[in-house]
Amino acid sequence: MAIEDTSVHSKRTIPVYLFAGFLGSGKTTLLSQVIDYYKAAGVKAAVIMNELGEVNLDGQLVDEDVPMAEMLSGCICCTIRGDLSLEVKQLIEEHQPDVVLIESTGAANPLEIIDAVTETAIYARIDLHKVVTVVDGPELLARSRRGGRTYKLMQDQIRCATDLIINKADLINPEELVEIQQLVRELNAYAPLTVTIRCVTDMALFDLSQQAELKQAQTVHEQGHHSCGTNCSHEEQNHLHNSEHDHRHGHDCGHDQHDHPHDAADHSNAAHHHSHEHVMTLTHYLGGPVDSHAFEAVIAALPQEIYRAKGIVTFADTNSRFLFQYAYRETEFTRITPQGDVNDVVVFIGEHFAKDELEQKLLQLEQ
Ligand SMILES: Nc1nc2c(ncn2[C@@H]2O[C@H](COP(=O)(O)OP(=O)(O)OP(=O)(O)O)[C@@H](O)[C@H]2O)c(=O)[nH]1
Repeated sequence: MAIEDTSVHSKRTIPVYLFAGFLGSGKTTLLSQVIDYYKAAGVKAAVIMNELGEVNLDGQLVDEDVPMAEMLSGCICCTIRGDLSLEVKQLIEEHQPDVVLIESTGAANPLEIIDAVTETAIYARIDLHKVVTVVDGPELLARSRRGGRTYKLMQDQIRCATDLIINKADLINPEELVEIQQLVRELNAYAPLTVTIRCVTDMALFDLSQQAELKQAQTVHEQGHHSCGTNCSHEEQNHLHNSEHDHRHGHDCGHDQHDHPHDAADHSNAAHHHSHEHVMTLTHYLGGPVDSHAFEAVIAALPQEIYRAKGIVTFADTNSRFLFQYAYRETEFTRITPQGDVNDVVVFIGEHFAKDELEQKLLQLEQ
């Protein structure tokens, strides 16, 4: 893989890859593979992980020697958006990475993050290279049949991608796959599309020698040849370099279609209606080891409003610690030895669920 001049003080621009996609779609699964790929190629990657909850559990899956900034308890597309520039700048100054990988929360509005990332270019010499959206195939299909705000958010994430991955192909039959591909193509006809199981894909997508690609795509857009995909980042980059510019979301991407002018300073939370305001989280620290059967029973009984949960738990009956993952009724436990001082904690993400009820059940586990 060809890399540009990597001397610390060179005026090189650091490429940024943004990983988008709804909660539980497979972003971290992809990120881990990309990190391994860069490691094998001798490329220094730095990672920014954003979690809605108070703890970064996905970070446990990233090697300790990979420079990483955690942005917790908020979303970089809105509530903690202002911190992103600082984090990117610090990460670059401290570690001089060859590439920065940003994993957004699954509930993030892609256009807002693209905007935030490109704003960062004011403070650090970066270039948003690609927006890779991981689509949860079965979940997209299910949501397309019932509509709603989450489906709209998933659509936005697909529209704004420069590259698309339809993941979880193991959970769909061939007819469903055709339907999913059609759905995705109707939303974004241009981004290269790959179908994967566990995000196993050709890593050429992350080859840094292809850095010019996004810019080329933007030029194509400038010439009026396509309507979305890289359009989003393109518009935002123009926006970034001209804060006086009266920027209108005349296209379909992004947040709740409040087609209003705004400049770089006009990003207060109050001024925006985000498409994931309906998403809520519960972070619960466990007081100690819990019984594995009782814990699994709580997870099995989760209401359908909770579509994602994750955590680190110690089971009294096995005396081991596990990273636990739950996405759309599928649960996985991976035995781990956590890095650093890590609490036993579980995070639940969903829409309008009864927090108190769930908290009571979790407290009972600790008795
Ligand atoms: N069956 C199946 N499960 C998968 C696949 N890819 C990932 N998973 C599982 O789906 C769950 C969520 O995967 P993650 O990579 O953590 O998803 P994410 O998008 O980072 O999730 P958030 O951090 O919540 O946004 C994990 O339990 C994965 O092991 C797949 O192709 N098929």
